[in-house]
Amino acid sequence: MVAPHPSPSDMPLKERKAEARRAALARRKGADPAGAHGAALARHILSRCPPPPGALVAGYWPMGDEMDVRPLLAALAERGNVLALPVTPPRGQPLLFRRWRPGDALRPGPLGTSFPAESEEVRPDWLLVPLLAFDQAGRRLGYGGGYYDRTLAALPGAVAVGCAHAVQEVPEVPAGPQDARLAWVATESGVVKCRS
Ligand SMILES: Nc1nc2c(c(=O)[nH]1)N(C=O)[C@@H](CNc1ccc(C(=O)N[C@@H](CCC(=O)O)C(=O)O)cc1)CN2
Ligand SMILES: Nc1ncnc2c1ncn2[C@@H]1O[C@H](COP(=O)(O)OP(=O)(O)OP(=O)(O)O)[C@@H](O)[C@H]1O
Repeated sequence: MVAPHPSPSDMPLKERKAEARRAALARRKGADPAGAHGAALARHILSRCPPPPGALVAGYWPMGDEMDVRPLLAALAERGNVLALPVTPPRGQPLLFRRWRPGDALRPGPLGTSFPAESEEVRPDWLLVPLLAFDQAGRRLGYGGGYYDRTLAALPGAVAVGCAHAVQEVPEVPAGPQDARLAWVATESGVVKCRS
């Protein structure tokens, strides 16, 4: 007898994530040809789910086809929010965050990341989170380092806002119990409050 073809849900989670990652990278390619999504994302977040005035906001320095959060970071700095960017530690550890102001120097880090050269380490309470794919429940797929999962687990009470192009939405991201959920996902089309 021929074994039935395994359905996706029979595949180990690691393999399902690897496959979802390949598909997501392909779908994200050239998602913002006019470079207009970052400004639209900033408008939506500022009108629908702005961080509280005193919140310390962690952004990220965009790489490749990631959603550009720099217009939002500039607007938040103008509003008086203290900002930070992640520093990537060795695998297995949570991210560190260093204070950053628009215009401050950055240094190249692992995998094309850029991080603040010298500044104080801070604890964010509101985080803009990069991703490869998201779903309406706030599940997120990243590059596979597990960095944001460990980081959000270590920051209970912090608000995680996924930032993505609308084309990065999928019906269901393969996820396990260690995968941290997003509270909101913002795209150039609007924001979604994720089901809890
Ligand atoms: N813009 C942006 N910044 C970000 C993230 C992101 O997704 N986007 N991260 C989201 O998590 C963190 C960095 N994530 C990383 C995920 C994997 C590897 C990685 O696989 N590194 C290889 C070495 C690769 C190389 O140097 O060429 C390794 O550790 O083996 C590195 C960083 C923090 N900063
Ligand atoms: N809170 C955690 N504690 C310990 N290990 C974790 C935790 N979260 C994830 N991991 C481990 O990290 C590895 C990568 O996780 P995963 O594939 O979910 O990464 P990702 O969310 O796509 O990446 P990233 O967050 O860096 O963008 C897995 O082996 C996973 O078991």
